[in-house]
Amino acid sequence: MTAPMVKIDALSKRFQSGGGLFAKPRTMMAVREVTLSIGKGEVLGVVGESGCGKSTLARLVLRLIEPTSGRVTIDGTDITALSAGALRRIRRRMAMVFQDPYSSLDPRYSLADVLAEPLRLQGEVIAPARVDEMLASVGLPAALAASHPHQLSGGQRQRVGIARALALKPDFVVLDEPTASLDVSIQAQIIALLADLRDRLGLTYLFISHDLGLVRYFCDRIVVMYLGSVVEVLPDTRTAPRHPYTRALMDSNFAPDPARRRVIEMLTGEVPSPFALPPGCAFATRCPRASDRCRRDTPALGGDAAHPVACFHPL
Ligand SMILES: Nc1ncnc2c1ncn2[C@@H]1O[C@H](COP(=O)(O)OP(=O)(O)OP(=O)(O)O)[C@@H](O)[C@H]1O
Repeated sequence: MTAPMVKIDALSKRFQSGGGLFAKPRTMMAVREVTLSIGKGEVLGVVGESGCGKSTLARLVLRLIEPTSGRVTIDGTDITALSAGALRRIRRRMAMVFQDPYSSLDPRYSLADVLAEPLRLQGEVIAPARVDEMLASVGLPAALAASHPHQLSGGQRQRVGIARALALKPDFVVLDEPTASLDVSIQAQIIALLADLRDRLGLTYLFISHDLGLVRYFCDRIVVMYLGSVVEVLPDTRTAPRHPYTRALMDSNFAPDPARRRVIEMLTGEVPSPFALPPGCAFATRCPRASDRCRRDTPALGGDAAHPVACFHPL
């Protein structure tokens, strides 16, 4: 890894839900004590099943939501401690691309307006040539500037979402499932565009996905999350997993036999409720290797610093 650009230190987020006159609110840790670094120019992937806390982590890293505890530093600046004004200034350096380009683009505005908005909010005057340049940077013709989001295909809309995210020339971009709502062939084009933009603009990415195959294709290192915690960090895309959960994710992704692709559902045991995690390892209820110790003690992320794993019985 190159020198860290983003440092995430023991970051946690607790959510409360329900509660009323007679019921106590329930609390859960969507992100639990996550510590990670992202090197300059790196593509760090975060993978895990739905509800494991990927999007919450993404939002915390950009301080779109406030952490319950922990810190995020960008090039040495602790963004969790910044005032609103200072945060606004540093936000220019950070951007987010969302899963659903349709809901993140206002249908009432033309693409020229949609693309100019982030600049206008910063008090900048935008020449039409700048909009053409932004469209060209994501492979779209200038002729589309007057179109509205509903006139575009899903892939074109995501290209606009990317151009808009890059409007203020950020150097750190969080990609939250940017291709999840697209067909496979379009997915490949968007990933190629993101790779090209990274090379051309020297971007650093945090790439969130539930698809380990895609993450292995696109990312330099891979963080695997389970129920709010990091259970393994793969140092590259070739290294074999050591956590039984990562192994199961990988088997389900790459098995040529469709029956084996369902291995995640076929893991015996239930996913515990995030509101009532059992003691010990959260994966123990589904893990083929679980022992009494796993049901009693919580394994810390540790071992090899370049390839840490949170497991008492790693592969
Ligand atoms: N604002 C909120 N209030 C209460 N609970 C929340 C809130 N946002 C997320 N959660 C809960 O936190 C947990 C993690 O959610 P999160 O969206 O981060 O997971 P995810 O891995 O991104 O899942 P998905 O891929 O389905 O989006 C889930 O159990 C979710 O229900």
